Amino acid sequence: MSLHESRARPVSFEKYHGTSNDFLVVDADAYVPNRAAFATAYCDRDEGVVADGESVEEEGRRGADGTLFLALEDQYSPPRVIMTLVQPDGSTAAMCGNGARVAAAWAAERTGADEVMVDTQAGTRHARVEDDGDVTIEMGVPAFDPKNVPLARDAPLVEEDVEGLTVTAVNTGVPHAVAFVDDVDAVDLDAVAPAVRHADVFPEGANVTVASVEEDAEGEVSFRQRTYERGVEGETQACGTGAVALVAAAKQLDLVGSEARSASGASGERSDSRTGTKFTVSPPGGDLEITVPDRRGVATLRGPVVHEFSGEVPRRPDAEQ
Ligand SMILES: N[C@H](CCC[C@H](N)C(=O)O)C(=O)O
Repeated sequence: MSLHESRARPVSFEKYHGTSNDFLVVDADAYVPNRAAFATAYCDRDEGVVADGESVEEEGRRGADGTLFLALEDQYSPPRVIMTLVQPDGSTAAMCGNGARVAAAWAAERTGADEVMVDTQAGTRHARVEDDGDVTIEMGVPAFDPKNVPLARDAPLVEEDVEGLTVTAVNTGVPHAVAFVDDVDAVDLDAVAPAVRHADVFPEGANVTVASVEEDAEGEVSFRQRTYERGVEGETQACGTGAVALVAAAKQLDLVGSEARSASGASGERSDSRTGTKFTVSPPGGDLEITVPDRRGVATLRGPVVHEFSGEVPRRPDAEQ
């Protein structure tokens, strides 16, 4: 095949979602001359890709929350996959929890492995495909220090007013401003989040996550979550880094107690100071399971991954092919 022919051929993509945080997946081997233009065009909610009605029964949502360019390195054991998330605004995010779960499922599907190392710009993350098909990914140690969030000041930002919202700043691979509220549904996120997302205290911007703490009759704590994402510049149906961020912030603010205390309490069976208590976090798109240990060990994120459909698009969005 001539170079000209290879350039003219369309690019194959797979559409996946993790708790309705949805992504186009493109093999990094494919020649995509301008990844930002590709993601901007095909992730667009009005004009982007959509299932053609033949491959899936019902037409799903058009567009996506981002494009994952994935490079598989299957000569290693476990196999590795290098993940680059290009967002609808053309920016690249260092990490994405649900995207990393999708990347691991994609690599596992191709190799038959049930463990995958996902290389992200925030570090290498170990992922495991569980027996029920869920994917668990390690999420590193949440950082509150100003240098790592990052913050444009020398002190951590804990329960302080930023543009009308009381937030705690934490980095879980990407920066989040977490606000605890009584009822996440009562928040007009599109109205309040943009000013926080662009506040001067966040030199690289921030994702804005609102969370509410729920407690059932047995005293078991869970969370509801809504996140306004940088790069999407809108609310997504789920956000993995946000789910970890809110649990880390809840622990920092002592809203859930430490494992040392809860180990003998109601949720004793689910507790361990090295692995951390398992918390269910419910964004609009489904349920995620999060652990954030008090000491040693890293946070984890677990949830389902769904392959929606496959398709082909012109490699240059503005070109007819
Ligand atoms: N949805 C992703 C987060 C993408 C990060 C991005 N919106 C940014 O920080 O720019 C997640 O599941 O963690």
